Amino acid sequence: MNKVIYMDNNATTRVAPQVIREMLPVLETWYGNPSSMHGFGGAVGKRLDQARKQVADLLQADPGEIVFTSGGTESDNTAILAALASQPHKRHIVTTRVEHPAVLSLVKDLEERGYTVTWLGVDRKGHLNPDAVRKAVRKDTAIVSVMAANNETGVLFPIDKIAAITREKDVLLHTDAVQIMGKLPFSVQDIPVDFLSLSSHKIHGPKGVGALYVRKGVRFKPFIIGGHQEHGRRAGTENIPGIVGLGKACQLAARHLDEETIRVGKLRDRLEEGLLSSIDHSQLNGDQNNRLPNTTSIAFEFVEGEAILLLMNELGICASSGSACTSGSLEPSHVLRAMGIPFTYAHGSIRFSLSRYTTDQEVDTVIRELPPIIARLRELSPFC
Ligand SMILES: Cc1ncc(COP(=O)(O)O)c(C=O)c1O
Ligand code: FES
Repeated sequence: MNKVIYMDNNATTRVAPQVIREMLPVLETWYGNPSSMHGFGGAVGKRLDQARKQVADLLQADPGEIVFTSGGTESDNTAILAALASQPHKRHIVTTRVEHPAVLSLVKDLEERGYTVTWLGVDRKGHLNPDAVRKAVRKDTAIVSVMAANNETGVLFPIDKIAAITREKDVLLHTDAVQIMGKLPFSVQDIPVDFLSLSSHKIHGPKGVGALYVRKGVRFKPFIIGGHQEHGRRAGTENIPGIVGLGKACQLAARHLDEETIRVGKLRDRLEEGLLSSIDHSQLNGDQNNRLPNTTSIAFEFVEGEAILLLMNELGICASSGSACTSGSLEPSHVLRAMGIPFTYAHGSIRFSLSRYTTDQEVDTVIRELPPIIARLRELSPFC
């Protein structure tokens, strides 16, 4: 494979070499079952405990509040379904129109099955007004589920203000923190959410593993039922190599947090300014001043996102478009639609998401290569 310029880190990230080094011994040598009575299994149990502490430390949580799962999707599903199962008399859900499908599709399905849902919208910059949450919450609201940072635009939601409201109203709050983790600090001490989802493969850990934070004292019903693992909160023999990798990834994320916010933020800004200043009819999607430091979503009018991706792909540049064309629909992204981005812009939107491994040279290459690609496509465009 030729060298790639990887700017699709909100989709997934490179596994950090330190994470791989930590995982190898539990694949090669320490293969015991942590539930076994013998010392060989017990030694693996110690690694599980260590990983739980590493995850808890990143969130300033207690290790007992961490449940390992198969990833962000399972964490999101578990939080919402646990809140509904533990309060069967409450059948109202509050969420937003711009959630990841792991929440959006689940809640749509629950709506079809008879739950009532309040879908909160966002403004043109992608902001959510916390007052809308206050207005939406009712006596029969079982859970408010609002993401901390949007995966397509990087826009941050005011989870602190929303948590103050849900506390006051005594309603459970879940936040999908999959994208904010490792990019900006998030402490459950400062922001009293009840449930929080995170995913290993977005923070330079392996795929197929994640965690759900469940605040101490919050009533919980497991989603996956079977054995007694995870203190009865998630059945199934633990994915030990994955969990050990996630633990190490969390430890590294805490160490790299300042760097990710400052160095990666500067690279992202340079990329964004370089593209917006050299390409006419281009605009930023989302609020420039209130978003993740690694993400930029840029709309190029009169061109198709997929066409841009294909031509960038020929040069080894990996990014993503927010459109759903790949899934067989010609609808542009639900996030950009909720923001009211005009059709001609939404279709030509590209998300670049950087990481601690992104280099200055890579940013230079994209700033150099993209303007001629857009110009070429516009020559062919029937809209232009
Ligand atoms: C905001 C958000 N939530 C949830 C997920 C799903 O996480 P996973 O891929 O670990 O299931 C993602 C990943 O795309 C995401 O960006
Ligand atoms: S981006 Fe492909 S049809 Fe809209």
